[in-house]
Amino acid sequence: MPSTTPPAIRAAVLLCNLGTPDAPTAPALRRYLAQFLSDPRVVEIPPVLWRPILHGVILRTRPAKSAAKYASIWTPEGSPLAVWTARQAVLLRGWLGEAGLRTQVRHAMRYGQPSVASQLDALMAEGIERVLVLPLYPQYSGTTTASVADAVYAWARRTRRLPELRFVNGYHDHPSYIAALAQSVRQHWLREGGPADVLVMSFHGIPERTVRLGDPYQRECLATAALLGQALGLAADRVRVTFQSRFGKARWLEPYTEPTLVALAQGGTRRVDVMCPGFTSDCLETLEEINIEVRAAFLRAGGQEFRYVPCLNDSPAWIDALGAIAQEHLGGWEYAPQPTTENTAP
Ligand SMILES: C=CC1=C(C)c2cc3[nH]c(cc4nc(cc5[nH]c(cc1n2)c(C)c5CCC(=O)O)C(CCC(=O)O)=C4C)c(C)c3C=C
Ligand SMILES: [Fe+2]
Ligand SMILES: [Fe+2]
Repeated sequence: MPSTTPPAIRAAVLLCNLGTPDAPTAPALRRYLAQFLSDPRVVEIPPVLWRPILHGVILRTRPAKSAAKYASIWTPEGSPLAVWTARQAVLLRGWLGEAGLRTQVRHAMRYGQPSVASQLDALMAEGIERVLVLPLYPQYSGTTTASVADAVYAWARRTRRLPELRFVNGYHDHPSYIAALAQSVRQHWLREGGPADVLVMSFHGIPERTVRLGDPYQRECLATAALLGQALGLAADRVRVTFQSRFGKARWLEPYTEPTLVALAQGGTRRVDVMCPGFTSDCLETLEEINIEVRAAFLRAGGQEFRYVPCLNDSPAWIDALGAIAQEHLGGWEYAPQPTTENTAP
């Protein structure tokens, strides 16, 4: 009698996102921001100078202000970033299963919960031997992508029996990611009755100095924007690429999002479509900063219609893209059940 038991699942995808506070409260924000802003990948200031500023100033004032912002976008299920990321992991597992790849999928957060270490421990307990780390950042940056790798390596340093590891560094120009973005804009245009005067693509900023030191992030954001503009058939004067979420006093990547939208309104642009292609899930930075604060600034400056395009979230085209990207990197690892004369015999 041939055996029909499928082989055990031995490979996994670990989807990694930034992380988010556990609650929209000042104490939860203080814990989250303390971990996030102590990461030397994120703040490249020598710790002897930075620690007194972080603990003496920022963690005394910012948590309450940020908590109020989080409260304005919190859902009954929790922080949007956490909800979308968990859902993407479930859907990706289903996608890989349907593609015949017997692969576990878990998600982890670089800051907060579930931590990268706890999810790697859980995968080891499940008997996983090979892990593909897939950060949910399409554009590579040392501040985000490399920081995920740091967390994996920190776990590895204190772990006796390691899995085989692979990392996805980015996919800013992957055709399936660009197609998912283009489809989200076309669906938005269908809902809205056509394109606005200008499409603004707002990416999270990073310090200019980080780019000068060799970070490819800005170049990759601009490449994503160019490919998306082409996919949508938009002339260059109908698109603006901007950078948001400046933190601190240093110069960050320009042009900044809010002043650009104010200038557009003042210059007579009445209707804008605004999207955030570098964010794969809606989160504080998209739902509050863009869709509440920047919207208000545009309308105050005389703009008539501010039309926000939701992030990729759980859209089928995005899950297809994640599946295609994972599949390409899983090559040879997936333990797909191979039909053999033994297990296909009647
Ligand atoms: C999409 C890529 C991101 C890059 C690059 C990035 C760099 C970066 N961020 C900060 C500071 C903050 N970012 C904050 C929130 C936040 N950042 C990203 C993504 C990137 N950050 C996301 C998805 C979010 C939202 C998280 C959520 O819970 O919804 C915050 C916290 C919020 C606040 O208090 O305002 C800070 C602070 C720096 C300094 C940086 C690069 C140097
Ligand atoms: Fe950020
Ligand atoms: Fe922000």
